[in-house]
Amino acid sequence: MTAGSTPLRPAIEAVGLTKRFGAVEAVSGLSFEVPVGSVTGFVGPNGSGKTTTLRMLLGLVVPTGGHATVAGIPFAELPHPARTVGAVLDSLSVHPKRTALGHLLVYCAAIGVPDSRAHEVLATVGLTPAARQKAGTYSLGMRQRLALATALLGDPQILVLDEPANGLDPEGIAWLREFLLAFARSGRTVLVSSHILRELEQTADRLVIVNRGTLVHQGTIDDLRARHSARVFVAASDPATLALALGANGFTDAQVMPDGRLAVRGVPEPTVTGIAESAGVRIFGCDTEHVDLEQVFLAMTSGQYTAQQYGPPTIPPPAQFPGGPR
Ligand SMILES: Nc1ncnc2c1ncn2[C@@H]1O[C@H](COP(=O)(O)OP(=O)(O)OP(=O)(O)O)[C@@H](O)[C@H]1O
Repeated sequence: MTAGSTPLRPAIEAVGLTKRFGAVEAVSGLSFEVPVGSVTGFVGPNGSGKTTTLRMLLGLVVPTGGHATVAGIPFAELPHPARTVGAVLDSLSVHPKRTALGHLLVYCAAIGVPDSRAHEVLATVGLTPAARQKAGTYSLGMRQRLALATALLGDPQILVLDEPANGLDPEGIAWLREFLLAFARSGRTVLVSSHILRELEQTADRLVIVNRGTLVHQGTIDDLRARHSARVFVAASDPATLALALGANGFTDAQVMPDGRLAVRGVPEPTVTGIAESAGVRIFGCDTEHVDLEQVFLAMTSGQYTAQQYGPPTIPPPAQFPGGPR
């Protein structure tokens, strides 16, 4: 931002969003922002309120409390909703006898864009060769691409996608990742949900993590990594002197492990060895812990629909077949 300029409004903003279905509070006072130009991952376990939240953002579910804006205004007040936001929420409902092109032409008429857009979006999602094929013959991956093509018809600034990788093969997932990154690079914005953080790790630059309808974390993926920074395990000739030397350099998170190694957090390996050398401490070995963001996410959201709640699955041994081994 340059001095004196106004900060860019978020592409999407949720403020205290709450939704109750009878006794169930699906979403509880949820506030988050989706900055313009970002791919923001909306992550939470099954049943954590992701779909309900996305539906509230898009005016499909009326909040019990709070409010949301898309491109700075409530969805219901957008003058050209299809030109502002495209969404893929449910599996696409398209008549199996209708061709992909026929389906898109109906939507072109409905949202008031020229028929040429149907051809453009088919090309964008790589479905031109199958344009005149009946949708009923499409594979799941092709149906997902058609759903995305439908969302793109209005050339929207913002895309909202609910678990778009569900049912896609690895090639489809790689294609989707490249597409979303290119969409954001063009200055547009993506909000994409998943219950698997790893699915979004290479796509999203920001994360909104929810659990039981409430916010657990929002920020960049790098923030999350930094907050759970890896430890370096050092086998040293004098761990206590090394700990003191690290402390003198401002690195105070060091602990001697039961195996005698020093565990140091927030300091890269070369810095640790450099400080050890200056302090006259010999290093016999250094290992950097691998931080798995999926594990961090599971720890943040544990307790909901997890194995912990139900205990490990029990599977009875197979029945003996007549004539089988005794
Ligand atoms: N129309 C509804 N009526 C009653 N309860 C609902 C309704 N929609 C959602 N819920 C409940 O609200 C909670 C959140 O559901 P939601 O579908 O928003 O979660 P989610 O994070 O999208 O889950 P998933 O990843 O399984 O799709 C769940 O307990 C669900 O059963």
